[in-house]
Amino acid sequence: MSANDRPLAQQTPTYDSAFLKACRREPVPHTPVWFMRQAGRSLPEYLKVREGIPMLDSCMRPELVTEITLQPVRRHKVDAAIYFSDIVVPLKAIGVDLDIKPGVGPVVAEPIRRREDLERLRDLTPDDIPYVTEAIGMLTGELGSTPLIGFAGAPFTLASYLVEGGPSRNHENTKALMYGDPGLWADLLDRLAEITAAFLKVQIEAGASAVQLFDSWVGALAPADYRRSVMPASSKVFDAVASYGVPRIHFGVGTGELLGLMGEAGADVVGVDWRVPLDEAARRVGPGKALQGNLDPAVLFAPREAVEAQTRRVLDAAAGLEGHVFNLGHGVLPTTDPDALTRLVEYVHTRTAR
Ligand SMILES: Cc1c2[nH]c(c1CCC(=O)O)Cc1[nH]c(c(CCC(=O)O)c1C)Cc1[nH]c(c(CCC(=O)O)c1C)Cc1[nH]c(c(C)c1CCC(=O)O)C2
Repeated sequence: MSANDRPLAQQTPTYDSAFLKACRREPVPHTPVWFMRQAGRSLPEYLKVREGIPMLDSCMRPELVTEITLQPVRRHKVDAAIYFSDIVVPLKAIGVDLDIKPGVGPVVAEPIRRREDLERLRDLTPDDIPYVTEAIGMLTGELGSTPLIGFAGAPFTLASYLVEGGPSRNHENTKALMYGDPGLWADLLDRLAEITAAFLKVQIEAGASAVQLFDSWVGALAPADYRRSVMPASSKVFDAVASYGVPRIHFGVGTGELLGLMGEAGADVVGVDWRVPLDEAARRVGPGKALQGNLDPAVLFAPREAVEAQTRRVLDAAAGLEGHVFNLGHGVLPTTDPDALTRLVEYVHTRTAR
């Protein structure tokens, strides 16, 4: 079938990209590569354009967002761009009093712990985030056949920031609410699912070719608790965007015991951290889903030969998979040498060229 005979949805310039093919588990010319947190502090050109501009302000300036999103694509020749924003942007957009503190992360002025606090979580509408639509419009024009990944924080990870009031090692207040007031917890996660779904829809309608739902901290939960207290909300997000037909990626850290459930929640692609080899991850996730991952981001601090050896380990474990998107097992660490990332992209492309 020639490109012009295809349904309209398949005539987008990104449809035949290696990244989207791998997400759809189709044969690829080479294993596609992108990096979580590829835009950001590892790049001198990022530090330069961000100088003096607070993180959340930078997310609301379409020209700046476009420039920062394109920087790693230009420099590293990655196979996909990820929209420059943050998981707390939709919460800020509906009026939650929060900020991103450098070196700390999101900090919420008044944590959400009681039923009346839910009133602060109103619906998100496209009018709340005109800068997202504008930036993605600019980006898809510039990116051509390179896909743009939209993203959002998953309900559990957002809830953890809201309930704790900031980053947390043990999520004690979050778990106290989850176990102590299951009704309020379910309502909180459901609210966050609605907001998250609305945020993803805006990105897809503006032109994002795929979406990733970051449940970064959900690895803190046992499978039974995930299934009962988190999965319904995450499924609601995935179901809400299913009809667009764009690949849905689901990622968390320390989620070895949850990989099957995270796929079941409604993902097309399951992200894996570095703790579980991809062949084992594939057994846990089961058939019908692609995998993304999973080089330990700290490996990039080792000499080139060691990086290549560890990369081969990832690629060998992925050899039998139907769909593999190469990525790190978590975000690029801020002090990573950007040249090591550029070399890694080239190495994966060369090594997997078919
Ligand atoms: C948990 C989480 C957050 N934000 C995000 C997650 C999920 C991904 C993950 O698990 O790492 C997601 C995120 N945040 C950012 C992106 C940009 C796109 C990309 O990946 O290139 C993405 C995908 C920009 C950012 N978000 C943030 C930065 C750093 C702030 C800066 O450059 O001034 C960037 C580039 C701030 C942020 N925001 C958050 C944290 C923990 C931090 C780091 C705090 C710090 O160490 O300073 C919350």
